[in-house]
Amino acid sequence: MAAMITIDFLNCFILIFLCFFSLFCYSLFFKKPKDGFDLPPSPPSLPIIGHLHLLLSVLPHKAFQKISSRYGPLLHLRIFKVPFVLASSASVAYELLRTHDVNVSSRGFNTLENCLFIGHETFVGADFGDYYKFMKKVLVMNLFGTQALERSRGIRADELERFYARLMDKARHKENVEIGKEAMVLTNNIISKLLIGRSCSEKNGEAEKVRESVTKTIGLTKKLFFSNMLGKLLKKLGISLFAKEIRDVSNGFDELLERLLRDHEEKRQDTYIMDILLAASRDENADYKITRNHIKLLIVELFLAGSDSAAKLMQWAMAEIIKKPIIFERLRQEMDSVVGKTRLIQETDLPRLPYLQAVVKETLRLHPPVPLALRMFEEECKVGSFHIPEKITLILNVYAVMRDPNFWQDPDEFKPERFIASSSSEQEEEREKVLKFLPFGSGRRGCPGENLGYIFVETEVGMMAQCFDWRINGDKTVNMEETLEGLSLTMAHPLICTLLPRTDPLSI
Ligand code: HEM
Repeated sequence: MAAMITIDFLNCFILIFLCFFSLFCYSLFFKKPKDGFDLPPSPPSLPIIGHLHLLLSVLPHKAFQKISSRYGPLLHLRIFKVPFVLASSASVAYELLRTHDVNVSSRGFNTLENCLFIGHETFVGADFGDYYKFMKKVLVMNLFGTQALERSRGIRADELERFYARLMDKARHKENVEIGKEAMVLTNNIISKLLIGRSCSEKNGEAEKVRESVTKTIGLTKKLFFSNMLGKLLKKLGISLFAKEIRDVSNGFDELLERLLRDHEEKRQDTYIMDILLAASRDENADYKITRNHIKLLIVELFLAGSDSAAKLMQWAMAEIIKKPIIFERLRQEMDSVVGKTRLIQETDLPRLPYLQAVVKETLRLHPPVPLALRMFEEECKVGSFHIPEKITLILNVYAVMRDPNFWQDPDEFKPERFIASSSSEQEEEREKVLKFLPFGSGRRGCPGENLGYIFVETEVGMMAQCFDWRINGDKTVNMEETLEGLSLTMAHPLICTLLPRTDPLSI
């Protein structure tokens, strides 16, 4: 009996000791921050690599969506030892991009030596400081603002006609049309004309080289993201991840840009973005002294950001409407009644084409070309009831927010009507303190090309629906499977069609 009591006492003692020891370890390793709030929840992770497997999955935006629907809209994850925050709901998006907009107005990209695409010197990666503000002002005045868009309308109208003529030629010769590729030629030509005053030449392979470099660079964005996240960790180990691959593509762009800069320096015009930037770099009284390198970086970024997203979106939009003849027919009726059959759609028609606008918005909701927006928390803060440490990367899962069943009825269905019913949706969102439609991000670092993006896609989709009948090749079905090219949402199976002219407004 005495022995039993001793053993029980010993067990109790060990148990109590273990409890205290665990508490000690917990407080040592999971210390609450000084404001007394916890970090956001962290779902179970794998030893050593943490949550790396989620990012390495074929569709990380979906892997993140799944984990958020299980563990909550604000999560604390890690790749190896490097932590990041994942946000996935409309109300968290509102809190981040409204209440904490200034604090998340930088992306925290590290610089990769001799590389054109990443780092503080780029516009997309610049901290929200003097350089960024100066460039943004130049871009709004000369490219993105309402007046600049009006001035460049003629360039886009010409390119729309050339696009129409190319499609008509293919239709007459009964050739296959790969919509994504054709759209890329179009957006690339427009961006090129806006930036340097001419399309890249098809004759000497220059245009193909630019399109190839754009596609390769977009394909590299996931690798750029990794080298950025793991930069410091890998540097300590002497590893430079993907550096050669990234530099090879960067060098290809560099050669082309050097040539262009020399041409424009000789001509000294002040018409196109490249000339305006060169003039700003010479201006002794400018608010910020930009360098030749800044100009190169910005031109590459605008090529990348401008041509790829809009081209991908056009492909998704056409896939959705070809798949649903009722929607296609309703769109065509609207086009016929507003535009008619004797001319091509013009940008000034767009305000009178609400169904076309709704089709494009619904495409953006279901297939956002940029499904994950990347930011960084500059300072520590409190989001909801959670503590967020300083200098931590934020991934905003735009894809998950726009398919959230708490805010969207039938979230996975393509229903353009939803955007017609709620015309004042922005005000509603403001009242409800949610941001549920954010394909262009939002706040200070939201996409500055939003209006241009809408114009591209609405005019082109409108023209394609108005002027041609579309037939799917192969087994006659549209395959909507997704894939990611880098971090850009793409159709896994390119949409290839044959087309029949329906009207010929330009009498070609
Ligand atoms: C349909 C087309 C487009 C979509 C869906 C799109 C989407 C986005 C998204 C989600 C971001 C990140 C926003 C954030 O962090 O909150 C972004 C940034 C950006 N986009 Fe777009 N975009 C499109 C078209 C364009 C066009 C046509 C241009 C320029 C010609 C452009 C230039 C940029 C630039 C420069 C940034 C970086 C802004 C910054 O860091 O402040 N985008 N875009």
